[in-house]
This record gives sequence, C-alpha cells and structure tokens, in this order.
Amino acid sequence: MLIQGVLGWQPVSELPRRSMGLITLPVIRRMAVCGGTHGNELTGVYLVPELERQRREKGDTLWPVPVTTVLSNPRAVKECKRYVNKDLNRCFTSAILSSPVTDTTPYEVQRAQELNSMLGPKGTADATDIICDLHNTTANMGLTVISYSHTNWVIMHIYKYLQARLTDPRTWLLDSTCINCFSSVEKITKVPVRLILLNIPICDAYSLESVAKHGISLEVGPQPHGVVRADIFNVMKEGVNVVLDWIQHFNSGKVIEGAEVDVFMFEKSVDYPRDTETQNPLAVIHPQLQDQDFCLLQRGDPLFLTFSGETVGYDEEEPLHPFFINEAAYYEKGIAFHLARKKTLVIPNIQAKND
Ligand SMILES: N[C@@H](Cc1ccccc1)C(=O)O
Ligand SMILES: CCCCCC(=O)O
Ligand SMILES: [Zn+2]
Repeated sequence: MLIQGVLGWQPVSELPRRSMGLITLPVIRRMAVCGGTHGNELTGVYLVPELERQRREKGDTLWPVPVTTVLSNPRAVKECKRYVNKDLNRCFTSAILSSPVTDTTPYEVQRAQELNSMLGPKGTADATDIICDLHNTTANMGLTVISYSHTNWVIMHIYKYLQARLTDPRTWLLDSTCINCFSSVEKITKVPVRLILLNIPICDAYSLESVAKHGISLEVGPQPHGVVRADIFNVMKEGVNVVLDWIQHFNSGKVIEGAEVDVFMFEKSVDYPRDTETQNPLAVIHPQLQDQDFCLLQRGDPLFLTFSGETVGYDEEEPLHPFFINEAAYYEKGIAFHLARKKTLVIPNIQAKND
C-alpha cells in the first residue's frame, strides 16, 4: 500500500523510522539527469552528452548509482525553442499524464507520458529516486534549486550540501591546497545557491522532476536562451557532481548532520503593467530591480519603468523576495517576476537504512 509519506508516495514499509532523533531513509538506487526539457536552455543540452561521454570513457563505476541521462524534449532542442506545442515543464500533472493521446494531442503531452513511463510512474514505488532536471534562466539567479516539499529530507540535505560546496568552496578544500594556488586547478565555482519551494501537492505538481521520489530542478543563470556560457556551464557541471557526491556520502550509511537552512517559499507571480486593449507591456523591469533577484522588496521600491518614464513602485504590505526577474520565457506567461517569502527551516539528522 502507498501512502503520502514525508518523501511523497511511499510504501508503508519504507516510511522513515524515527529513533534517537535520527531519521533513517532508504538508500538512493537510481538517478536521472535531464537536459533540454526546454529546448533553448543550452547548458543541459550540452551537459547531458558530456555526461554520456564521461560514462563511455570511464564506465558506469564512475558514479555511485546508475545514472540515466535524458534529452527530455529532442524536438524542441532540434528547433532550439523552449517547446514545440506546449511547455513540457507544465505537462506532468497527474491529470495530463493520464489523459488519452489522440492525433491532436500536443507533442509535449505525449512526450511527458513517455518520460513518465521511463522515469516514473509518478507517485509510485517504481519511480526513479532522484531526477536532476537542468534549466537555464535569463534572470540573475546564480544556482537555484527548485522543488516542492519542505519535508523531503533528501532534497533539503542535497540543497544544504550544494550551498556548502558551491557558495564557499574553500571550506571544502580536501588538502592544504593554498587558496591562491586554485589557478593551478580547475576553476573553483563560487555562486549563490538558493532553494525555492512550491507549495503544491504532488498530484498537481506540473514539472518533470516531480516524477521522481526526490526531484530537483537546477536553475542556473543569467544566460540568454539559445546561448552557452562557460561560467554557467561550469556551475551546472559542478552542481551535478555535488549531487552525485552527496548520494555517495548518504549511501555510505554515515549519519548526515541536520542544520538550519534558509529557503524561499513561492508566494505569487507579478505581471507587467499591460495595455488593456493590446495586452502589450506598458513598462519594463526598473533598472534598480533588474538583476537584483532575491533582494528584499520594501514598499515604494521601484519595480517597473513605464515607456513614458514613470516609475511603478512595490505596494504590497509585506516585504517579499523577487526572483525570475525579467525571465525571457515568462513574457508569454504574463509573469514579470515571482515573489517568495524567506523562511528558516530545521532539517533533521538522516541516515541511509542499511537493510
Ligand atoms: N524554468 C523552470 C522553473 C521551474 C522549475 C520547476 C518547477 C516550476 C518552475 C520553468 O519555468 O519550468
Ligand atoms: C519556481 C517558479 C514557479 C513557477 C510558476 C509558473 O511559472 O507557473
Ligand atoms: Zn527551463
């Protein structure tokens, strides 16, 4: 029998056993890395084949668990567009995944059902343990992890580890390598790392990574769509390696210490001021807001600059944090930026169950 456990749908037998304040969880057995879910977000489009090259060169023992590499939307990648008929990353609700496929079904709906049978089925014990879905954004978001559940301790611990490894890599020097000798080794990545949580039940979760027991999207920017930037590529490559390192660490059975982490809970979306007749935007993101993702907006802070030169200010009661500011792909969705509330959460010590 499956019930909605702390990690989503789980067989009763796999629910975490609490003992001495320590939560034990099943080991991670399978992972998928997906690129090209949006066909013009090129870091993942190029990193997936690079991972496949590494596997061909070094064999499967390269990674701690079997890794399925997937190009999620091959037709959109070929056309270098976000999608062909419908945004693939909005096609993974239980309703869409169970809808009948006819000859008028959008390509991405049919593709989502294929991906669900390959990596899911979503919400079942057979689903892949971890999906790492690689995305890019034109917004200045550094490396942002996106997921759904603040009680999925695997995801929360992966996020904490990403933050530790990528925000200040010097804390992770394996030996006494001096700081200024880094130039002699591969460029050390240093990038702000945040987590956005969408408070949506698993059945209504609409993005690809929600198919997995523990799904994360790695959103890296700023990068123009249709372009590959080396610095962004290195952040994404390092991010995937850090997730794999964490899996090895967790599966070894060591107790992984809990901690306090700051997360951003999705609150709402804000659209551009628009002409009521044409629906065209009347304003652009204000220069003082552009590239300031995750800042704290106070009443009166500038949001938009109208084409005629007026400033539109933030007039919400509560100070909130904007992100995906001026994301190119969201113009058609009527989204200028999203707003989030920052929260500090406590994550428990966890340990892989050894049976
Ligand atoms: N760029 C992604 C961000 C995202 C990931 C996962 C869930 C929701 C949103 C998208 O719009 O699809
Ligand atoms: C983390 C971003 C939230 C996505 C909401 C939307 O684009 O519909
Ligand atoms: Zn994307």
